[in-house]
Amino acid sequence: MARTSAVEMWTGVSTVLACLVVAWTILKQYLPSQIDTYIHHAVGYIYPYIQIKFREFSGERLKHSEAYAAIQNYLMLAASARAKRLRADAVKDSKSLVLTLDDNEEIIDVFHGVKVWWSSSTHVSMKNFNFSLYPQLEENRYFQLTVHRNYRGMIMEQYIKHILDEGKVIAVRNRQRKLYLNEPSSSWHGYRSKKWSHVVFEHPATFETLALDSAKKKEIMNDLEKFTKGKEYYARIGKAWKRGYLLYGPPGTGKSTMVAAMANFLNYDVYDLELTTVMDNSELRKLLIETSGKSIIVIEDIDCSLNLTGQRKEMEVKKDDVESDDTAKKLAKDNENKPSKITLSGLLNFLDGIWSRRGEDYRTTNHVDKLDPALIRRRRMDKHIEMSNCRFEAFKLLAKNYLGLDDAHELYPRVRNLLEVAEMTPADVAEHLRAKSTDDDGDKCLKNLVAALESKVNVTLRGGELVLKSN
Ligand SMILES: Nc1ncnc2c1ncn2[C@@H]1O[C@H](COP(=O)(O)OP(=O)(O)OP(=O)(O)O)[C@@H](O)[C@H]1O
Repeated sequence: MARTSAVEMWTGVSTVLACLVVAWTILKQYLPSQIDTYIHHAVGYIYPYIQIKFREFSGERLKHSEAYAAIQNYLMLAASARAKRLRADAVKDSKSLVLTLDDNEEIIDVFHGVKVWWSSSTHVSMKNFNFSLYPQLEENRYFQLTVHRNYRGMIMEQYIKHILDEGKVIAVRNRQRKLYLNEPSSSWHGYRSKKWSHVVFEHPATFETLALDSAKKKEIMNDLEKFTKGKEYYARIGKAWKRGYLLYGPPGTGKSTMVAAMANFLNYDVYDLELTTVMDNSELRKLLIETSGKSIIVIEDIDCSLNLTGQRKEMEVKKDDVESDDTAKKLAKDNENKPSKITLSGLLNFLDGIWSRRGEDYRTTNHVDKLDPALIRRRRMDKHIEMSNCRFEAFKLLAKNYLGLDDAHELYPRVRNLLEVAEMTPADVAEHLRAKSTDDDGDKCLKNLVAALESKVNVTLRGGELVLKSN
């Protein structure tokens, strides 16, 4: 009985409120605008807070708002720690569900000692105004920021920038990273055409697992860190915010593994650019324009991809040999047969940052001596990293990774001596250690490695000393 009367009472209250809203809307049309302004001032006097709404979809074409996404990420930590009611949203490109405030839930944030209130609500409206028995409703969520009007300037100038920046950083940390591969230009046209296809980037390599001299590793990590924090510096000196690395060394020394470790360290996407399928400079430009920031562009085996040095030499030959018809014809024919017509200057333009977006680019090569000097000048390749055969320090890390060996093993001195003379790549060493299938056959793996190393060198006794000589 009491329950029924409460329901009746609330029904009555809501009817009165609805009437008031309707009456106010009608009255407002007939009130002089000055009175309307007075009322607003009076409300402003009694209620000294300002409110700002950030809608999920904005603009005429209802685009997903970047500000909303950044605020959602920014509030995620505070919401999951303090809010009582949360909503879990699947957000595009995010590794996991994003927890956010549920409707009509509120949390407090404090910025430089100033308290602000965040709440989340949903605005429901008719999708179109056609009369229909089944009108379609459209939901648009929004976050509302409430703050005392005394702090208006600080909030507008600093706080909003702060949450947008922080939110973007969190988004980068949480995003599902991708490995992009360029499509040949024949598939760039038509329905759902694309220049890059992608898969989720899940390479597990990190600097911890990368077998490399520790001082070199530290130097590279510091360099990367400095680069990521250098946005303002690059802007100040008027240089594209990018950095070029040349990784060179024999096959199997870990160049691709290094790129993966760098991508994981920076939390960047990877664009694997296969130059042989890019027909000319214009195609190269179109591909690069479609890459996004926070990415590494890798040109693997640049020495094999294009005969860039050759092209330059041929051009020089052409200049000297203009008299010789036969030579000119031969060179023209050679050029026709070449699958890709990317020129040295096209590639250099990219390296100089004319077309490139911010990000990094890496070239890997097994033959540094084959590259044109113009291509690897320090200005274009900021850092040259030599990936070498396996040294003892690198071996110890591989043994730790694959065999779980932390302490020195009795075979270690032998391995150390052998590695100094036997040229073995980390990939080959890893191959022997990877053969471990049960817990106790680590020893067997090490012995196999020693045997393999010994077979690569001559062991001779000189004056009672064991001397190792490379084959
Ligand atoms: N420095 C290293 N640290 C850890 N693992 C390594 C290292 N070098 C090679 N490996 C192992 O060897 C495999 C092959 O190495 P990777 O492909 O990185 O060599 P690469 O120098 O890029 O070779 P290529 O020139 O043939 O492309 C890797 O999958 C990894 O398991």
